[in-house]
Amino acid sequence: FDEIPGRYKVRDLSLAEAGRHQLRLAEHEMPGLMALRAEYGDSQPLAGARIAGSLHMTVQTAVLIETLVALGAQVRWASCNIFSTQDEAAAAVVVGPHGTPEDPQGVPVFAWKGESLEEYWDCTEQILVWPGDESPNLILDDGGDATMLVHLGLQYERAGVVPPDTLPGEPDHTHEMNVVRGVLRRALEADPLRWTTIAQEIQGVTEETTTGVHRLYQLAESGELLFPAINVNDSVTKSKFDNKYGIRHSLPDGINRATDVLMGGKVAFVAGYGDVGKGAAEAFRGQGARVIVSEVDPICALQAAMDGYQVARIEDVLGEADFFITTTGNKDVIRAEHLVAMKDKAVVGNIGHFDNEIDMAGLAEVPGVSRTEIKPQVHEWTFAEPGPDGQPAGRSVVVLSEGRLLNLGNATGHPSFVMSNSFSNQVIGQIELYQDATAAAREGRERAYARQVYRLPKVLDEKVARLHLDALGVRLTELSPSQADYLGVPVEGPYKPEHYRY
Ligand SMILES: NC(=O)c1ccc[n+]([C@@H]2O[C@H](COP(=O)([O-])OP(=O)(O)OC[C@H]3O[C@@H](n4cnc5c(N)ncnc54)[C@H](O)[C@@H]3O)[C@@H](O)[C@H]2O)c1
Ligand SMILES: Nc1nccc2c1ncn2C[C@@H](O)[C@@H](O)C(=O)O
Repeated sequence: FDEIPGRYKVRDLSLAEAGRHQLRLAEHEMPGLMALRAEYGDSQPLAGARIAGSLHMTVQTAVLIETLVALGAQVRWASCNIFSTQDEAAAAVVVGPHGTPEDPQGVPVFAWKGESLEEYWDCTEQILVWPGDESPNLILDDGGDATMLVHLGLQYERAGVVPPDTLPGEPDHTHEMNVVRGVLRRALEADPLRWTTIAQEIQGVTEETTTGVHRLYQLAESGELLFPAINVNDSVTKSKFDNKYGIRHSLPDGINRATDVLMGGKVAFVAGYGDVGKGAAEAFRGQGARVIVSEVDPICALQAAMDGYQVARIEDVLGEADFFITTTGNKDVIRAEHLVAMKDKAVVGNIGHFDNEIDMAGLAEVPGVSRTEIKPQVHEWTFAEPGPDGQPAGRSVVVLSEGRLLNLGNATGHPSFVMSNSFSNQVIGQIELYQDATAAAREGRERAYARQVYRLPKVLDEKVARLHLDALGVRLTELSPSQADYLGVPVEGPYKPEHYRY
């Protein structure tokens, strides 16, 4: 590793030059971010912002980070997944556009591909605990781990409980939650008011993904949300693009890099037909696979059926499907009893945010099971016992990225152009929260944003779309004033009512 405690910890700074070339090419594919740098570069709307970022440390995220810095922010970054860092991107960000590996001039990053859970949570603490007496005043989150750490730390502080003692009714006595408690303990021992201080400084969080947004609404409903939150995921230009078209590109990328198993002519099972499931199913169909979908929601199930997919239960297809992919944001979707009944050499993976969609703990406890590492993030699990329906002893399944999101674990995630849409929403969201906080403080008034979860206004969503049209050669038609009157919309938009579903 290359590390200066408190400043950065990455795999190898000598990768910075290779990373810088990839960042430069990615900028060409991220017109939204580059347009925001041009629009706001002079006014520096994020001057004074101190952003703690917990989001997959990829080449695309590196361009996001350097956009936030170009708008005046100080930033510290960790990945939100132990396998999703691109080490060359992390190195390029630490070195910066004008630094060298010997004299880094960039942004503090604590991330590398293949972190342990202990290392992951240490990195997450590093972005929240700043050197000296500074604290972050914004969080940029993907999945909600950074937001959760602040909330849980404050709960322990307020209860006067120091881990490993646990809060009354504390859930999750998993290994990971015990790791989290270890981080909380160390922070509390160093400063008993650590989490109070951090929570007071933070003016808001922008949340990238469906699962993280789900956790924010739960905090808001229980009245525990400590600061305003912007739901970036549900900007139309994020979830109807990143979640769908991003997956359509990066799921096959992950499967190909991991296994090179032909998809054409095979049977692919996709659990979930939401934004991600739709992209996954289309990707498999594009490769010539026969796709079977499962759903719990009758509307999404009806959509899948009308899109021409068979909709079945996983139990119906265990002996038939060659690929099993979970996309639900739910837990316990593929369980041990499913895995032991699958075809020999079935490929199993998850593209939901967390690794609880496939019961990896249950798999490891199957009597007689053994694990072979084929290559990093590709493991063959062999069953010594015959299966429940006479499946032969010695059969195996191939599990990708240990059940963590495989498009980032076995590949490099979505391409730059689609992430430019998502991250333009992130930058706009960060500016919204920070400008509101600084204006309220300057004018001595209440903030416009309360401790609730908000979505960006449609006019900004449409702005993000506009920033990406030229690159695809789109020539937009203009409404005449009389047409606009006829539709009852402004000539310049917004063009749709809030309830419109795209
Ligand atoms: N890997 C990536 O790059 C990436 C990108 C975007 C989102 N995500 C994550 O993917 C997950 C899904 O995101 P989304 O935006 O599609 O959410 P979504 O809510 O639109 O879709 C999830 C679907 O799964 C269905 N579902 C829930 N439980 C199920 C079960 N047991 N069996 C079958 N279907 C079930 C739901 O009815 C829903 O339609 C989230 O965890 C999100 O954070 C990952
Ligand atoms: N290249 C990339 N860089 C950063 C993050 C990336 C990504 N590809 C997918 N995600 C995850 C996003 O889709 C995130 O928006 C999510 O919803 O999980």
